[in-house]
Amino acid sequence: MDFVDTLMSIMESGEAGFEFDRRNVKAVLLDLLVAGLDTSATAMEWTLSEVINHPSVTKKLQIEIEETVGKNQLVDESHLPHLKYLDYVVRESLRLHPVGPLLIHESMEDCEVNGLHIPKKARVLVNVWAIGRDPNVWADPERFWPDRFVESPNVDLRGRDFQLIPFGSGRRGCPGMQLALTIVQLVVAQLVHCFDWEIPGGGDVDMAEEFGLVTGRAKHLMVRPTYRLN
Ligand code: HEM
Repeated sequence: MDFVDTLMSIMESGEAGFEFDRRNVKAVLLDLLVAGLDTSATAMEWTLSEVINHPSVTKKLQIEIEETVGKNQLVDESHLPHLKYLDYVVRESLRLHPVGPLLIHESMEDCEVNGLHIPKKARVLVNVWAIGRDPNVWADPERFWPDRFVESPNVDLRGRDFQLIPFGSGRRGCPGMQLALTIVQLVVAQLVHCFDWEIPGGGDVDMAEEFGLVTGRAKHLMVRPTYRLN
């Protein structure tokens, strides 16, 4: 049973309790593809860009993976819970580069937040990008520094700690978060474990952003891999 089978069986059983036909199944699948592909790929690209720009981070990550996985095999999902530094690297990357920089919500009723009156039906934009770089919350906010989480390992990105909400928070937060974190961590770990990376012609990776609903790199990531496993 995969996800499509599950949706089809709900449709055929009539158990949904609301209208749920083939069009709805297709819409849910399209929703997942639109919400899940570009976001995850962009997060991987930003993370790899930051790692390549910080050779000491690359080294530390490679050592962690070598100690856990070994140089004679690939990383798989079962290794991820043991790769703590990898977790910090991905968290730090999503802090600086939340691929969805603005959360777009609408208030359901009149309310007050921090003394601000928000009328019913107001469009509310939450600037996740700015929160991740707020100097009142983050020491040296512009610096890519995964070790900051050694000091505060419990600052989590799953929506409980409002200084780090790349997946949003609450009931409209990202339902694909666990899948996204697994995929981003796995691909980044694999790329760093299997290859050394260099920038043709030297220098740093250009970190300019192209603003959009999903904010990715302005320029393609052009880097050269060299295989490093036994
Ligand atoms: C690194 C990857 C991803 C990031 C950073 C991300 C981030 C987000 C954010 C910020 C939101 C809006 C939350 C809010 O407004 O409070 C969202 C919504 C959503 N995401 Fe993700 N996402 C990622 C991957 C995925 C994946 C892999 C899937 C599914 C396979 C997915 C499915 C969705 C869906 C369906 C929504 C809409 C939820 C709703 O409106 O109730 N996302 N995501």
